[in-house]
Amino acid sequence: MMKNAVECRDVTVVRGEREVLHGVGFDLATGSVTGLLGPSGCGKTTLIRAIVGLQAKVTGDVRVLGLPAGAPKLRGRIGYVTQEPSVYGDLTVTENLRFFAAVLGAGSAEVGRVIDAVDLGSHADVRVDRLSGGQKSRASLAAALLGDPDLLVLDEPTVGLDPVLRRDLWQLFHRLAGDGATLLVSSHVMDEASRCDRLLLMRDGELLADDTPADLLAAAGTADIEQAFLTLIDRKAGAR
Ligand SMILES: Nc1ncnc2c1ncn2[C@@H]1O[C@H](COP(=O)(O)OP(=O)(O)OP(=O)(O)O)[C@@H](O)[C@H]1O
Repeated sequence: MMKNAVECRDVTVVRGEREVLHGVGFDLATGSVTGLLGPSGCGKTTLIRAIVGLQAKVTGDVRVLGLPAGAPKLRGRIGYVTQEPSVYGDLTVTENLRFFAAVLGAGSAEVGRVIDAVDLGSHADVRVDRLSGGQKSRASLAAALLGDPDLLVLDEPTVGLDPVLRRDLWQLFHRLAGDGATLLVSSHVMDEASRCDRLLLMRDGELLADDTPADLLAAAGTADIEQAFLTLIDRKAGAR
């Protein structure tokens, strides 16, 4: 098994006329759950798009499962959930997943498995446009779980979910990691940070920290991730 599922070195991205990522570097260890945290607009989605191979104007090195990001062989090995639901509103949950399973060449037994994994069994036969926001995002997550991807990249998967569902989803993320998958989960909710094995803190297109939650808190001398984030920003400003 590869030590790192993702290796980024000096990754820079230009969007429009502006450089929005400025030389970011980090590794994601195989079988870990990493949180990608930072304020709105700091570049989380751009970094995610670079990893899944969808972002234009990327320089530097992005290697995913030992291959350059975007390599055709990575298709089917990465599950990506965007902030927008990626399922069809006029199909039921089951119909959506049967369709995506057929596209991926995943067996039909997979459909029941992923519906159970995201706890949508009671809504399997409901049209997606009649689901709540949280249920829709779980349907998108189920689609990303088809075919047992080695890397799961989830852009704000817990937005709009109640605390019980959020806890259940984080338990699912850790179960998947325990089975060998690598997860990158973005959030701008700092209280989710403690649920991660490792944290990447971003601000203004730069990585402020790449550490375990415990070491980050210890280094900042606080018990609160939000406070640690502010301390790092102040230290950085002081160092300029
Ligand atoms: N299509 C685009 N053209 C030009 N600039 C863009 C484009 N999309 C995003 N940007 C800019 O790139 C920067 C990073 O955006 P990105 O979507 O990666 O941030 P984010 O951290 O994911 O934000 P959020 O948490 O709100 O989703 C922002 O300053 C944004 O204005």
